[in-house]
Amino acid sequence: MTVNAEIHAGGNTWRSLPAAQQPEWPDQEALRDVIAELESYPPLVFAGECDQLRQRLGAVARGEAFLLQGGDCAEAFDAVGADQIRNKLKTLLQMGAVLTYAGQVPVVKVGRIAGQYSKPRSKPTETRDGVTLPTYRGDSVNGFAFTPEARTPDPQRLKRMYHASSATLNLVRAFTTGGYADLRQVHAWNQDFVKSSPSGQRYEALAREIDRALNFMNACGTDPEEFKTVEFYSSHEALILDYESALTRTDSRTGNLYDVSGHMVWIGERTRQLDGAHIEFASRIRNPIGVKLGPTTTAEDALTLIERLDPEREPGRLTFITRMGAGKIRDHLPELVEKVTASGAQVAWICDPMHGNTFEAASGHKTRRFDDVLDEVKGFFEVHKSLGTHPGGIHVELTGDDVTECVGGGDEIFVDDLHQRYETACDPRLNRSQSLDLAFLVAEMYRDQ
Ligand SMILES: O=C[C@H](O)[C@H](O)COP(=O)(O)O
Ligand SMILES: C=C(OP(=O)(O)O)C(=O)O
Repeated sequence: MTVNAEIHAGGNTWRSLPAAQQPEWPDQEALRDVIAELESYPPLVFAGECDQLRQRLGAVARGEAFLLQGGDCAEAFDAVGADQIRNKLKTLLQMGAVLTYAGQVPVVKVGRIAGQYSKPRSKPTETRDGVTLPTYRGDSVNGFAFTPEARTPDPQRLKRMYHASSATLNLVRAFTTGGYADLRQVHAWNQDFVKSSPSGQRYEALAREIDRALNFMNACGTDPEEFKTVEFYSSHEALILDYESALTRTDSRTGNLYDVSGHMVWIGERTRQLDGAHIEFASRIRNPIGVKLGPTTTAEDALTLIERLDPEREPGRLTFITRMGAGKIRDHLPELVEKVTASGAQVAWICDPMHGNTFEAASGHKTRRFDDVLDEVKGFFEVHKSLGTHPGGIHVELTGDDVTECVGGGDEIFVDDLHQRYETACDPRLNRSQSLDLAFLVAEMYRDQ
């Protein structure tokens, strides 16, 4: 085996370990063909960009910056359109502007975008009217329609995921570097339905202040080029390991392995088994890694994850994304933060206030209360304040569209409204106005900190 072949094999060491939440592909030969084809495709991101994000996350871990990570619960192939992508980006840019200006902190912007096509599920099957079919696992695996054809896992979908991610990333790069993300566009990002909402009006006032600040800096001779582009990174859950490892490549500069399907990947709550395939895979790649930590996580689990994923204790390498639930975070988070801090590791602590706060409304819709989301973030800030550690950021499921999936918010959505525009393929997302509300409230919390 040549050195390179050995290193590449490093991306496949997970294969001998139990891998949770993998689809049961009916045709293994078809899967092998797809993997071989994916292996021949060009990278979606460059290793150097992953390194740059790792440095930015290092600043988050050191308490010098704040991470805003957000996007769809599950991206869908039929939503790879200019409007949807622009709306999501616009929401994140607006939230970023609010957090930077009102929170007075540099914001690292990372989308749950261009690869977030795979979902871990609580149950392997779904039953409707006495008919049982495989559960929907994301567009990368099967279709949402409740038919045997749609629900049968089809490996050709992994190629569609690659192409959908590629098209999305291409447009995101064009938007973020081609003028759309210019800070002078802060008003333009608000020119639609959201403008008339309470958060849209609050945003408009903030945008005017940003304008004045930019004019002042302009008058002082600051180079206006500096505000024309924005750094924006992609991330998704590294769930389907056949896909992730097919897109794992050796960096010609360093000989290290990178998963070039996205800048940052995370391991979910359901797949973070210490002796499982996902952690093994993540331990082999140099991308910045996130791990979701739910309420059952012990301090020992967290310390072992650090040992496995960040043995060099490199700030920015490992991000712990806690998702405890509003009622649990104040009890469960302190011990984790205390013991990890005492170990000398410098991880970034991020709050996902979505996944511990899901419930089913009487109408059958999965939903979340905006107030619970907010309360979990509050608890996160309180814990970090009491321990003198840094609340490093938020990880949210959101969309730029005017959906009715989560209840509450300044432009209140009621339980009875849920059916109106309930469009998610999996979990409920904050809509644009709720996302802006959250950004303003988090900015206040950050400033108070
Ligand atoms: O997004 C997270 C999970 O995939 C989702 O919460 C699982 O939902 P389920 O419990 O309906 O399977
Ligand atoms: C599945 C997800 O979250 P968790 O692993 O925290 O349940 C997710 O973020 O899409």
